Amino acid sequence: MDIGLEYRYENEVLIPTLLVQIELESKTKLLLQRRPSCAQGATHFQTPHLGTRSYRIEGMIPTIPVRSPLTLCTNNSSIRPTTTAMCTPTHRVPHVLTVAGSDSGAGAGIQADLKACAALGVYCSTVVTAVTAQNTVGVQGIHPVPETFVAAQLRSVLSDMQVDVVKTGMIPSIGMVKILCQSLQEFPVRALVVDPVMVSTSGDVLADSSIVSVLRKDLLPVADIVTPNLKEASILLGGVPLETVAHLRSAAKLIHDLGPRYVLVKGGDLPAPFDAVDIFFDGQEYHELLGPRVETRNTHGTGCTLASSIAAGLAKGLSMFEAVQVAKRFVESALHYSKNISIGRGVQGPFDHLLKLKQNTNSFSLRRGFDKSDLLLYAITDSRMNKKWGRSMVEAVKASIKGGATIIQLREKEVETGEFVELALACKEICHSKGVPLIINDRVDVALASNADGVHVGQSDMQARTVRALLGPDKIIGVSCKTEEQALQAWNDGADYIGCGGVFPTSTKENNRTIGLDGLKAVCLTSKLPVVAIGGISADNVPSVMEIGAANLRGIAVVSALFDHDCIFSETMKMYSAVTHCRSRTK
Ligand SMILES: Nc1ncnc2c1ncn2[C@@H]1O[C@H](COP(=O)(O)OP(=O)(O)O)[C@@H](O)[C@H]1O
Ligand SMILES: Cc1ncc(COP(=O)(O)O)c(N)n1
Ligand SMILES: [Mg+2]
Repeated sequence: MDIGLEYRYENEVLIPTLLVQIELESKTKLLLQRRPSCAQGATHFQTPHLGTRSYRIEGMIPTIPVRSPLTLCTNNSSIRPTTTAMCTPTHRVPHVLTVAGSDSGAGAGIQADLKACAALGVYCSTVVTAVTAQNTVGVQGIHPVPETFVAAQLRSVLSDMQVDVVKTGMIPSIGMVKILCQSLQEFPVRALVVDPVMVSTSGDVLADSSIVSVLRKDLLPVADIVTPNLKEASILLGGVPLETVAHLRSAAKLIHDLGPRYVLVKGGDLPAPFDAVDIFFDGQEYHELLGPRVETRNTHGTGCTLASSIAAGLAKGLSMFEAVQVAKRFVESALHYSKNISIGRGVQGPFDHLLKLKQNTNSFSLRRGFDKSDLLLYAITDSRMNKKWGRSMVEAVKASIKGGATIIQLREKEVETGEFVELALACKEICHSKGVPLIINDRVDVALASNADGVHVGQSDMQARTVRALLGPDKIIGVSCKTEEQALQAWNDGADYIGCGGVFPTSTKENNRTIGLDGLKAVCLTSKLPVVAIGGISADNVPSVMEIGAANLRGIAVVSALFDHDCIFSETMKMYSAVTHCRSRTK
């Protein structure tokens, strides 16, 4: 290949990367990689190997994968310029290489990594470091693979396949750690995720203590993230007891001092009454990743799965923190989905990684998950307006979705519970037929009974953390917030979005303090969650709202602007075009 053009997704954007192979007189082949600074015209390479020669690529560098002629020119006769090569761009698939042990029970290790990557849409290649005989009772035997053969597997994969991220699990010998570090020097990858497997969730030792020093000295300093569980963190720190969240925080800091860019200390083994809390530390800030503890025996492989899911997220171009958050939710979802399956007779069973591949029609949000773009035009129903205009709730919901509403919130304050559930079921049917999520206002019981996609709570309603524990990780939870503190609390409680307002005075909701555009902007700039603005919003003032200059303001929530009119369809259309027009301008 003289000139190649590869395409890689980064943050959902396709980036072309030029690969140029130059053959020197000494027959050595040089492979240069470069992101063209522009989509067309020449781009230059400096080749440090040969001093300050430069090479010019001429021709149109396509920003989407198409065939295109490019010519490599050079002003130096000693390098044979290649002929014009037709570029056959390849579409890269995000790729994780797992370097780990095989688990005969297939709940953890290599098998867990393969399943997690498959579920998350990432290709996963494998280097087997050991074969273990294990099941739901524990580990009955470990057979390390000869170190030279681990080296051979590493070379086979890294020399041929474009690996984005390497994830390590069980590495049973010091020699293997050194071989891995050498391989990564010869074949650099974008990121290294180290799950320092020494003691499994089941409590079995998977690597003896002799390996600790080489992990600390050789592997951790080159790791982008290290993900010890409680026992492993304790071993890495010389055996200090770790029993509380505060202990996890100090352990994260001390492990970060050993060299990894990020640390995630996993709290799956925290004693009750702690939730499954993990501490993420980036060298400056601590983040508590909260999640309700799923009451299940099926937790075999949670650590492996978390680490390979993080690797998958990085391979897809997510930031480290985004990858960790998505991975945490994925493990939680899988545990929740699998909590009652029964495989094996031991104390710790495997869980089902492939839940997302099973089109579970009952749970829209499980299948698709929360998408913050759902917040673009948030329609909140109002029975009084339906009565005033002589229409049913079902008719109102149908018309608003037809007009462009992207999410529906059923808000009922007077209706009986049984009738509310019936109404929710009818509206859910309409919403799901159009791929629109249905949120229930305040009433968690109604949301559970109708298996709606989520709940929106106010400050005086049930706390989001409790709602999360009741609904599980796959439902959408929104919280009304007026202040920055409330927005941070919502994030800490595991909410998915916040509704912020009232932005303008409104008659729809009694004694509702107006916070204005400044109040909205202050909350948006603090919030770690996507925001939807609410309160007195109409087609006329949409631009002033959407253009406050906050990237995480994802849309507007409206009631009377849609429902206090004779024709909901046309009013919704009007709002939809107003908000999409602003959204396109502020992107
Ligand atoms: N019962 C559980 N409910 C919810 N999350 C859990 C549970 N057990 C473990 N986790 C989560 O699974 C991930 C792996 O943690 P842990 O099981 O402690 O690691 P390891 O499997 O390496 O021992 C963490 O995000 C942890 O919070
Ligand atoms: C081969 C192998 N690798 C890793 C683990 C850790 O399992 P867990 O993620 O449950 O701690 C395991 N049990 N077996
Ligand atoms: Mg575990």
